Amino acid sequence: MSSAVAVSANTLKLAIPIGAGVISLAYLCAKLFNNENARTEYENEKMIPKVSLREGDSTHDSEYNEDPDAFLLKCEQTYGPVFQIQYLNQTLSVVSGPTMAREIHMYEDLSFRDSVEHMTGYRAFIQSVIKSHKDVNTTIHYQLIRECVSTKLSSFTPEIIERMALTLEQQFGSSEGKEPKLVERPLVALQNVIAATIAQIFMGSEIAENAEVLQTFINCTHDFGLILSQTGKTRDTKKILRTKAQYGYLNAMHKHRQVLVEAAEPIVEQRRQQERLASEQGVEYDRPHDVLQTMLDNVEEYGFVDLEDICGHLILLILSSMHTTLEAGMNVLFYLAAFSDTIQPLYEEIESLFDEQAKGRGEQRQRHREKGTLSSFENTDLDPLLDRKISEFVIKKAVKLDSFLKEILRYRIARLGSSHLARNDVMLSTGHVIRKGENVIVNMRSVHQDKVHGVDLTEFRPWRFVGKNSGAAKASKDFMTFGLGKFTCPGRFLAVHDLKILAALVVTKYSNLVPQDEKKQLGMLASPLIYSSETGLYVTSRHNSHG
Ligand code: HEM
Repeated sequence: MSSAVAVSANTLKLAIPIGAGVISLAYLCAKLFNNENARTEYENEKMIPKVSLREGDSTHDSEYNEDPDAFLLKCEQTYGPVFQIQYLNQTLSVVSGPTMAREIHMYEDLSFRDSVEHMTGYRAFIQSVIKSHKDVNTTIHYQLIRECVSTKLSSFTPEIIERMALTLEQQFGSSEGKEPKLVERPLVALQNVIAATIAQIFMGSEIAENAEVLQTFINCTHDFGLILSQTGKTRDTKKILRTKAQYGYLNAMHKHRQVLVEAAEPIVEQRRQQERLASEQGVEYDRPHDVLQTMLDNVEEYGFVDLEDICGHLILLILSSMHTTLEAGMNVLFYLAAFSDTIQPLYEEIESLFDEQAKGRGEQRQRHREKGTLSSFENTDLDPLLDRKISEFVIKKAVKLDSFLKEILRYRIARLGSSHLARNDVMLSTGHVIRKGENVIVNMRSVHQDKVHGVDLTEFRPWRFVGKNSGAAKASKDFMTFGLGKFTCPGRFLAVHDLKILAALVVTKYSNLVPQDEKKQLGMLASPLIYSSETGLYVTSRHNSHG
């Protein structure tokens, strides 16, 4: 088992929950308010215990921020699975343990979306960029991701690898000789890599090369981040009203949508022409398989109004995917740097899978030669040049890679998260009642440090999940990075696939990653999307043929 060499996990333990917790709470929790009119009396109702304040404190902020894990553990042990704290100027009902956390995700009347809306007013923004599916309970994006991406994920693999490898080289480059190369703005560099990769899947290769479109992917995500983080220390009604106006009728996103429309129009026309031509010639049209094409092919079934509406929905998919994948991608880079003794085992795993892959492909070529079905393999699927390249086979079989990623996602999670707003009174199985209009939040410490995950739960152990047969994309009551239940993130399979390909490309391309400013490294592990805390990254190339 690897141990941390560059950063002690104990130091991390302190850094992560504070940064991630504050950010998550800032936009995912809503202030409790009373709604006496709708009050239902329950015979067996239990009062939610209020956590007592430390002497001299008027809220729980300081005690939580000093050591979130210790504070939450103490609360669980003293008060049981449901308790109330005063944090960020709010009264929060907190539930603990995988079973209670799952329960919160199962009630129709507890809504994650309503909670985010209550805190940020984001719905006005979303509804102003689309013309169809404005119903607050719509599940169209779940359907789209499932049908256009998840069910055919492996067909995207070669182009994801190609696009990511190309943009990694363009954005991060290679070092010469033994001297490492400084990537001054790794966040900006990775933004470009992730934008190009997601654009490839959503809109196809021509559009993924359009610089203006890529900038739009980046800018609209940045603009949306401003809405989500605008709440500051507590819910601010004035700010929310301003947001509703700005993102309703004054929505700057309309210009981002227009960029997509203008880029898509000629491509759509060109594809229609090619399809007509193929039909005239009686040959099968080689249909592009990006999300845009599937949306166009099923426009009536999906109920889209026009290309502008389609591009509006694409903007919403970009917002769900870019920010989250970028943040986790930055984690991948900086965990590799902080826990630098993980790089070599990950590299060796991939090298050994290359050996296995080359052997299998060699045998296939031999069979072709024997049968006389194929003698030259150049530019075919069995081209020997591809024997030692990252592929679906390698990504699927790389168990250390999967474990490394899952451990990052387990470890870095905000200690309080997945806030849900009650649409009606809800009595929990414990007898505690969450009243209509109140928020309940999950104690993720108790979920992601549950004993089911083994020992040393407060430490980063990259190989924790090896042999556990529980992939990084699998949502469960003890792994809630992607939510749980009916609304579990539909993009998790793509996200995990992209992140594993990113990590595989990085460890085969570079033998070492070192942050330019060691002091800022902790911030990059906890909240990597904060520009002011960004630090450069030194990369040392392997100088082999895989990059
Ligand atoms: C590491 C990357 C990602 C993380 C951590 C993440 C996490 C989440 C979480 C926690 C939710 C809320 C689940 C709930 O309601 O309980 C969510 C929803 C969602 N995610 Fe992801 N996600 C990631 C990547 C992606 C990607 C790549 C896509 C698209 C391809 C995507 C699309 C969506 C959509 C469409 C929703 C539903 C939004 C709504 O309509 O309410 N996500 N995600």
